[in-house]
Amino acid sequence: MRQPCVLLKYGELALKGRNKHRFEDRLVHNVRRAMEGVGGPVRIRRRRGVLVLTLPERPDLEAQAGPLGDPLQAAVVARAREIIGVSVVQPGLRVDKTPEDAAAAALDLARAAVPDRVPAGFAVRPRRRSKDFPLTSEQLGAHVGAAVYTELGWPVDLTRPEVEITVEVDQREIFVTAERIKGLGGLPVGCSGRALALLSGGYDSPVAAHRAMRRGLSVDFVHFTGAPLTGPSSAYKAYALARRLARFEGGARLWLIPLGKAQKALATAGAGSLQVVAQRRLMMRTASELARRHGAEALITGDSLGQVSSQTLANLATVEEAATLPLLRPLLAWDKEEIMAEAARLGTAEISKLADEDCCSLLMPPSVATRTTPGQLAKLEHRLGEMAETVDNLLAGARLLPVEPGWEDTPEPRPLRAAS
Ligand SMILES: Nc1ncnc2c1ncn2[C@@H]1O[C@H](COP(=O)(O)OP(=O)(O)OP(=O)(O)O)[C@@H](O)[C@H]1O
Repeated sequence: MRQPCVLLKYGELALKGRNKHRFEDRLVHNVRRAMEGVGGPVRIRRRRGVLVLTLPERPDLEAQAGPLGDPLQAAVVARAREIIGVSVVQPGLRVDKTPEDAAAAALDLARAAVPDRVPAGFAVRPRRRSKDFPLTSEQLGAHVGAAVYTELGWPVDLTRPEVEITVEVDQREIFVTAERIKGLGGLPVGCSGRALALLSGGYDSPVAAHRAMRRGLSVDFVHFTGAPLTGPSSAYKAYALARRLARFEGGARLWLIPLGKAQKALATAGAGSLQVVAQRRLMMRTASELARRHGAEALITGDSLGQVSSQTLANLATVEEAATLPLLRPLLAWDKEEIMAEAARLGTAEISKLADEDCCSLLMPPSVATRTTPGQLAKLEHRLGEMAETVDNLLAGARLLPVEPGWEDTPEPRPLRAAS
């Protein structure tokens, strides 16, 4: 047996206590979804503290391209790097449970990891999850290390090795790897509950949604358009952003809600400098009701304190007062540069930068009130009539789009060695 595999390690800290099984089950579920349509059959095996993805044996490929030349393995690694909850991704080989097979796999993986030179140093890290093996961990490490040293002439460096070969003995097999790729970490999406993110076309809200996912929230999206006063460009943008983010969830839902008429009604009711805050409150009420109907327990926005005039402390409080669910603001204390850098890493920045007709730039007053109170806003809202009816009407116009993960946007699988 010599099977390409990818080991997924997850942070031990989060695994302590009674939550361990819930956490692991959710992670397995998410891994299964992420591997749908990856390009070949991938089997998920659960071992203690590690998930092992095994792929079909490809002796034909090994001959031409070495043990890590399998494009399916590269595609699996690319997706595994985007699964929240996975802290380390290690491509390698699953072999029979003998010291000889482990040493042969280690040699091939070492050659593939650094094919053209002698690295500064290597180390073998042995580990036995099963004690049913003829060698101790130290003996196994020495056996594999001697093979690499003798065959390849690589120097041993146990403290700061350039190449780290892991040899993990399990119940039925041995897993050997020569590469560790950092994963996203965090808690598996879905293990903390469900929330609804208010997704604009800007840079901030997609980053906020992703931060919430990293704490284990499963996230759906709602976007308010200026329709019928604006064209469809902001809806396309919201859909593209939701697709990009759905990769971290294995799928999501996006609701599009036309807000234009209600915005006009607010302006006609004399909102003046309160227009922007009044619109935000309407979004809060509508999103709260939508979330309630679809089982979400909190709302998420990309607000960051003081970033724009609608985000003063007073205005944030006035807007929040209209929400009937907890309002999470993961970016409250982030600087714009930090948000932009994260948006670039996530691949949402390139979508956010596209021009669109945003509902909030409609009916923009010449000046935005920075110190509003809920009382002021309540007076204005009273002129619109029954708020519950306004919200019902807005929800009646909502359109639901199921969002499949946009894997085609994933960068081409690179040689695994180059991934970091
Ligand atoms: N059209 C919209 N649809 C849904 N949510 C919105 C919309 N406009 C704003 N929001 C929500 O309100 C938050 C604050 O929006 P605002 O435009 O004031 O700030 P921003 O810092 O520019 O945010 P972003 O970069 O996310 O647009 C957004 O992060 C988003 O969560």
